[in-house]
Amino acid sequence: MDTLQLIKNQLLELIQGIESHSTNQTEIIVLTYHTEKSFELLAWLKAQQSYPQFYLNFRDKMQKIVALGKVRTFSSLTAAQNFLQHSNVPLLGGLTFYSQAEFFLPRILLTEQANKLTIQLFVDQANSLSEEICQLLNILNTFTKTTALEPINQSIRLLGKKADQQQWCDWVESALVAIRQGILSKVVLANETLFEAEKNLNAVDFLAESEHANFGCYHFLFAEDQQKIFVGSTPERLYHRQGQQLHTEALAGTALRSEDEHFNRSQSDWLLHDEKNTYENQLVAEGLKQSLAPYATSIRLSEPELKPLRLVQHLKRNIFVQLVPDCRDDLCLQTIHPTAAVAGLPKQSAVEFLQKTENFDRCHYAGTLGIMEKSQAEFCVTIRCAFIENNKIRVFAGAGIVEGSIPLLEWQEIERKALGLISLLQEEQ
Ligand SMILES: C=C(O[C@H]1C=CC=C(C(=O)O)[C@@H]1O)C(=O)O
Ligand SMILES: [Mg+2]
Repeated sequence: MDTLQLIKNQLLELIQGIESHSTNQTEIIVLTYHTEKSFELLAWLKAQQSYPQFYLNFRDKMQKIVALGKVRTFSSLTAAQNFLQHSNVPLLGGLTFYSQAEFFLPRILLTEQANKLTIQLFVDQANSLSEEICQLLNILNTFTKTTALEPINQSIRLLGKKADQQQWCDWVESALVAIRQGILSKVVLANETLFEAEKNLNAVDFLAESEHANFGCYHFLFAEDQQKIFVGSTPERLYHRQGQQLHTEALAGTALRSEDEHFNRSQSDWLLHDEKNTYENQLVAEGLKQSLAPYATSIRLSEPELKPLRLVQHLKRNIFVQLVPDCRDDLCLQTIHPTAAVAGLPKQSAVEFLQKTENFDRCHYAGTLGIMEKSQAEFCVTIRCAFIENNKIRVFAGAGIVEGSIPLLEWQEIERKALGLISLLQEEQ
């Protein structure tokens, strides 16, 4: 018998014994099974049919999670947090750029940590047990299946950009006017670019390829259904919280990076000392410090360091925060998101400027996705991302506009950032 079938049998046994777990106190029953890692999570995900689907490969630890189905959904942060206060389960999801909350408790969660795999099944005692078991069995139908990952060597054609170079540079000019008038000190303008592939693109294959090429990133996939799949490989952490210790970062300021080490070093030297880029980064660090100050007993900022990626490099400062005892994730998310790395400063004025200037819906671009539990949480910032809809791919990229920004250079910066994903496909000229 193959390993997946063996695991499935163990899960079915757990489900059979579910009655012994049900109590009047706990709202959610969690059935947990531990095993060795024996299959590729992405190949498994590719074969699954249940939605929503969620995948997150963490940047700084050997951990990946994949989840299917939903037991509960929360469209408000407060409701999600209240639920966590009395349930010892994780919630997945996050916020869109404009802070719409989308959290859910999945039906099944697989956590791979080093070479161990933990499988959790969730059952809601508020519903009929037979109906819940039915849902679980449904999801487990395809549990033993994996589909081999395939290369995505397809060619794509540019269909259009929401703003062409001229229009986008005009947006930057108007941002610079608002900056000179003192209305803003920074705003992060973005663009959306639409491509068409020859045939339907498989989002999991696309992500697998990005995971392979785009080192130093969180890799994520979030699909509410099979039509519209949000994927990306982001270098940016929103925060990691362990108890009351929170670790966030200011990631902003960009230079080029290539395969030429000599060129990379000269770009690094330039970036570390460039006035506009260090200021761009400093504003993000200041924004984070200001927003967290009311909820922190201490905040420590590290010196700027480089964050090298495949095609670009950034300035990054680590920020270590000790939170006051009653500060929870709903408050952390509300306060931190959207940071000045994706919105601007002052936050509210920057968000309003973007709302009236950009001619597309940011949706999950520059939002946040992650996992939160009562004891810990980790969220990434969803940049370097795309929506995949059949054979269409919509890519998003933005750049921080500050005093000293040159519109054409900022345009080149967003085009380069979009290449992180787009260069995985062959663009027809
Ligand atoms: C907003 C994006 O990048 C942010 C993160 C790192 C560097 C940035 C910059 O230098 O402008 C941006 O603040 C994006 O990639 O869409
Ligand atoms: Mg920049």
